[in-house]
Amino acid sequence: MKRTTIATLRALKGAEKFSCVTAYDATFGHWVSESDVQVILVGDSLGMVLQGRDSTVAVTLDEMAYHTQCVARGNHSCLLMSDVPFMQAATVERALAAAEVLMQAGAEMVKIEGDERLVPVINALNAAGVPVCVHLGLTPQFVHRFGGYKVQGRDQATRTATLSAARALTEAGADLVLLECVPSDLAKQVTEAIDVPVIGIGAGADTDGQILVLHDMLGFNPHRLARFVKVYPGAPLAALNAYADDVARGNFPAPEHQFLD
Ligand SMILES: Nc1nc(=O)c2c([nH]1)NC[C@@H]1CN(c3ccc(C(=O)N[C@@H](CCC(=O)O)C(=O)O)cc3)CN21
Ligand SMILES: CC(C)C(=O)C(=O)O
Ligand SMILES: [Mg+2]
Repeated sequence: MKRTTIATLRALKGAEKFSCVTAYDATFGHWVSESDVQVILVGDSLGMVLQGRDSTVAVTLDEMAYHTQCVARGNHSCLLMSDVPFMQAATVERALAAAEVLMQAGAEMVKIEGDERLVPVINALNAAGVPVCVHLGLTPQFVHRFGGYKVQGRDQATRTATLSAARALTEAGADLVLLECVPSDLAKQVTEAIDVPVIGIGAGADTDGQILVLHDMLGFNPHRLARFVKVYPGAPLAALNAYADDVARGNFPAPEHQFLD
């Protein structure tokens, strides 16, 4: 049985595309880990998908810890990553405390939304032995600063800042980068510029891995789907394997799932 680690993903960079999905409970943790998908994210998207909110801002650290424990009990093979929720990485001290809670709940890596200003946080987590994924581009916890869920990096200043942040944060010790809703050519540039694996959502076909929200890809989301979503109908295990196969073969994302300019 596969047992995905950061080393596995690093070895895949430049060779084979990998796939990731969210999960929030033990049952889906189990089915994802039975599938060919390599990474599970306990996403703070649970605030929208499970709690019915219109953003992720209200999700608490206690809620993230609870869902991480649930998923960890069902998972037996995927790399398990959990989101640090809103405000919990606003200072180095808070980030260390939040990472302690999530790692002790069963996460093997934490994901933090932000920009280049996260460098001191990444340094401190790295020194403490916490693997980190930095989430750049459209960071949903910043929805009220962005004024909506809008593609980021269409202007030159944001493009330069995103590339610079990816470089500085991996230099500081980030083990993965996740890019959300950026033009495909920017994601390609970032993926080629850094040594660590890059996961994309709405970031085109050239990142090292892809991620989707589980309920979106299974067709369980009753709301308007973002452009980057592809629905895989059918029972969960078959759907997850079809998605993983599509990613591995370069069939997903197709042009209609991307922001090409
Ligand atoms: N169910 C679900 N799926 C997700 O992918 C997701 C969540 N929830 N919650 C947290 C964030 C929010 N996300 C979102 C939400 C909406 C768009 C969206 O509507 N994007 C427009 C882009 C418009 C533009 O600037 O061109 C789109 O058409 O896809 C994108 C990401 C991604 N994440
Ligand atoms: C959309 C993904 C990347 C995420 O952060 C989440 O599900 O919370
Ligand atoms: Mg999230």
